[in-house]
Amino acid sequence: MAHSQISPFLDPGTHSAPNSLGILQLRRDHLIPAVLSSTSTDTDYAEGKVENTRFGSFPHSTLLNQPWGTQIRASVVDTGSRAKSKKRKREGGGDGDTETSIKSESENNKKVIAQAATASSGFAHLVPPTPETWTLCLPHRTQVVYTPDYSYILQRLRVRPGDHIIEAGAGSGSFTHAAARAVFNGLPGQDRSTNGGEQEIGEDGKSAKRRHKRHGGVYSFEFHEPRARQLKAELEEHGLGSLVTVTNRDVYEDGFCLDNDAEPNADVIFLDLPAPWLALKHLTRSPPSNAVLKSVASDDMVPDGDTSTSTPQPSTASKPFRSPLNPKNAVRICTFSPCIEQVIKTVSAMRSLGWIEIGMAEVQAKRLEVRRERIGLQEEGLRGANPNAATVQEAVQRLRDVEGRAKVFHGMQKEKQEEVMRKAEARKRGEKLPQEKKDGQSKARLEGVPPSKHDRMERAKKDLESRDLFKEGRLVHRTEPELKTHTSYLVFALLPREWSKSDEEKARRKWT
Ligand SMILES: C[S@@+](CC[C@H](N)C(=O)[O-])C[C@H]1O[C@@H](n2cnc3c(N)ncnc32)[C@H](O)[C@@H]1O
Repeated sequence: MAHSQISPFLDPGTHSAPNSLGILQLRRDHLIPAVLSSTSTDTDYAEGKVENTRFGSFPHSTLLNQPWGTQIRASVVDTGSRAKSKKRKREGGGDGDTETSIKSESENNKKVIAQAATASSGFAHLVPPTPETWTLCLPHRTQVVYTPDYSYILQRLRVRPGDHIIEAGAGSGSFTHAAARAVFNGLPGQDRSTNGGEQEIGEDGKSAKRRHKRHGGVYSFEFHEPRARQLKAELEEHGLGSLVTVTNRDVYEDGFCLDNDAEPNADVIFLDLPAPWLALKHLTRSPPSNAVLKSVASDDMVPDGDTSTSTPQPSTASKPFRSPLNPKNAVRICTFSPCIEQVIKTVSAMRSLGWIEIGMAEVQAKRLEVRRERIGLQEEGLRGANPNAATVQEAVQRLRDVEGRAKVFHGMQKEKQEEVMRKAEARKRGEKLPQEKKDGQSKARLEGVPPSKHDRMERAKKDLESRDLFKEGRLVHRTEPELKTHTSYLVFALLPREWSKSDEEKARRKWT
């Protein structure tokens, strides 16, 4: 995606656009991401690029330039030509066929994308990409931070547009996308006014000089090289490349300062690491003393929460000290841990390093389903309702009906048996049998008998025509059992800005 184009995560516009991410929503929690392209012939389908799902096939040509939220009907795609083209490729593999294969390749490039025909069934909704939808469909490279957690984390950290966030490890980039949206306040060089209308008042209260707007930024660190590379590519594709700086780095060892001008200058920190306490020594305003360093570097209980990477050991080599924190602001931190042992270790390291207001929270999100519940015998045979008796009266009446019908049935059975025996005896005696009365008697007997199940269901269907189902039933709420998340103990803390002698002096001059 070109840098000049704003990311669909920040401003999706009203319609889906070419070369931009769109999300196909098949069911509430089943989403498929796709970078939409109407012209790509790099596909075996005559219809161009196609998303194949269990609810049908969706050529990109049917997804492009659609208002977000549109219900898109599935298409019949030409799988025949796909098979043929595959066969051609297979056959063209040998040396003798090189010429044919080059020819078919150039023909392929010139291929005109066929118009898609609507299928008789199947549909999906086209929704814009957001951090929330992306979290539900991103390619998982690690465990990810889910929406209930990151929404809580970002609000507790008071993340605002213009803030700088340090994030480690970046993993699959779930938190990264949410953080990028939270800090976004325009891209450098693309603001209507470069100074953002802000003014800085001089110390004497008179001189006022304009300053440049501080743009928000996310500084993501990831130890695993392929994950870092993949995340970088993904962010570029999503138009977030200029907002997020991804660095492949072991933060326990090398900290958070960058070599170029893009210093984090962080206001907010989020650590999702197997041993967050080992990174804390790099998040100070001045170099920690040796005694403190020794106490926080202990890794005697490094947990095996992340088995995909071995936990790097802290280095003892001394480097010139640089702080990645914003010296002008108090800095807020959150660490994400799956077990309480990690929390204990992190909290004690925070205490040693001067963090204050330390606290822990556990997010136990539940999703509530709110619906109308219809219960009663009148619901028999209808969809979306509970057809059991709603009251004792209904239950007793149903029992009476069942017993009443059983009594009549057994009476009729007995009569039939007696009739058969009478006939057999008459035959033995050689008597002439009287003409049979067909069903007349039994029909007469059934009159006044409670209705059968079939009759009741027919009546319920008929009654349905005059019922307002949306208003009926009790309004109830239930917690849904499955919510994508995992145990998360969140430790929050605050590091006040440093108060130097000169600050004290300034304050004295100003206020006395
Ligand atoms: C649970 S994942 C993070 C998931 C991420 N927060 C998300 O929402 O997708 C933890 C990541 O930390 C990385 N990691 C582990 N040790 C690290 C270190 N010393 N420096 C940087 N990253 C590290 C791992 O490679 C892994 O990708």
